Amino acid sequence: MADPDPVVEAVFDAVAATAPTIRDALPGRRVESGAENPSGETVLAGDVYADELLLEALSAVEGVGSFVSEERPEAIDVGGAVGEDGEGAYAVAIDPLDGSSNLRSNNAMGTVVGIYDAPLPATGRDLVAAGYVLYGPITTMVVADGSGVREEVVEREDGSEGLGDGDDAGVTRSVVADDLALPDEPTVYGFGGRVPDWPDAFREYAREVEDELKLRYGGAMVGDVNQVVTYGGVFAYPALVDAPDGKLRLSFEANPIAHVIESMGGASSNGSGSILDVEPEGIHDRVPLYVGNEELVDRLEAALDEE
Ligand SMILES: O=P(O)(O)OC[C@H]1O[C@](O)(COP(=O)(O)O)[C@@H](O)[C@@H]1O
Ligand SMILES: [Mg+2]
Ligand SMILES: [Mg+2]
Repeated sequence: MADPDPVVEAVFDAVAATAPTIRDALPGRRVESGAENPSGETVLAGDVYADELLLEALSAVEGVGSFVSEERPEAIDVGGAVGEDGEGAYAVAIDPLDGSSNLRSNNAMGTVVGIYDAPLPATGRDLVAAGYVLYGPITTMVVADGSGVREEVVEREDGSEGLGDGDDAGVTRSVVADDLALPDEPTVYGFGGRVPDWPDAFREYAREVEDELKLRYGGAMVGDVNQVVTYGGVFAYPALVDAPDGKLRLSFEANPIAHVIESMGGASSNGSGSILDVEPEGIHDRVPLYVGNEELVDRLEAALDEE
C-alpha cells in the first residue's frame, strides 16, 4: 500500500478542522443569502459561510494550488507550490454544504471534497482522493485516500473554540471503521427527483428495486449515499425527462462520491459507464449519478440501454 500523501492528509485535516465550526454556525444561517450560485440555485447563508471557511482553511494547505467550489463561478488560485518534478499542485473541489435545503427542515447535510491532480475541469480519473463530512447526529468523515476507505468521528477538542493553527487544529479525528467495503447484501435505495419526471426505463428499474430494497431518501446526497455505504444498495439522482443531465454536479458531487464508492468495491455510472470516465466541458457541469452495489448498477445500465 502506498504511503499516505501528506498533502492529501493535510487537506482532510483542514476539512475536519472546519467541520465543528460549520456545524456550530448553522443555527443562525437557515435564511437565504440573497444570492444565486453558478447553477442558478438560491444560496443560503450557511452555504456562503461554509464556502468562505473552507476557502480560508484550504488556502493555508501547502500543495493546494486551486480551490474550486460549487458556490463560485471560477477556480480560485490559492498559490500552492508546484512540486520539484514540475507537476502542479492539487485542485481541491468542494461542495461546502451538500443538501443545504435540509437546513430549514433540520435534517442531515454534509460537505463533499475531491482532490484532483489536474486543473479543473478534469475527469474523476484525476482524483487522488475524495471524501465527505456528514453532519448527522454525529459528525463523521468518510475518507478514500488510496489506502482504503475509512470512517472517522470528528469532534471538537474539549475547551477548543476556533479553527486553531496547524497541529492545534482544535479537533480530534477518531477512526471508527477502516477498510470499508460495500456490504454484499444490499438493503436500501434512494432516488432523487419526482417520479413523473423520471424517464420510463428508470421508472421501470425503480419499480423492480422497490420490491427488493427499503426506501431511504433524505434529500441530501451525502446522507443518502452514506445509507448505501453503511447498508449496501443503490443511490441515484437520475437523468430527468426535462433535465437529461440530472441535478448533481460532476466535479463537486458525482466524481468524489463515485471515487468513494468505487474504492469500496462498488460501481458508479452516468447511465452508460463509470462516472469517473465522464469528460467535462466546464466545472459546473451536471451529470446523472447512479452509485452502489455493482449488480444493481449493472442492472440499471442494462435497463437504460433497452430504452
Ligand atoms: O430536492 P431534490 O430535488 O430531491 O434534490 C436533492 C439533491 O440536491 C442536493 O441537495 C444538491 O446539493 P446542494 O444542496 O449542494 O445544492 C443533493 O444533496 C440532493 O441529492
Ligand atoms: Mg450538493
Ligand atoms: Mg452545496
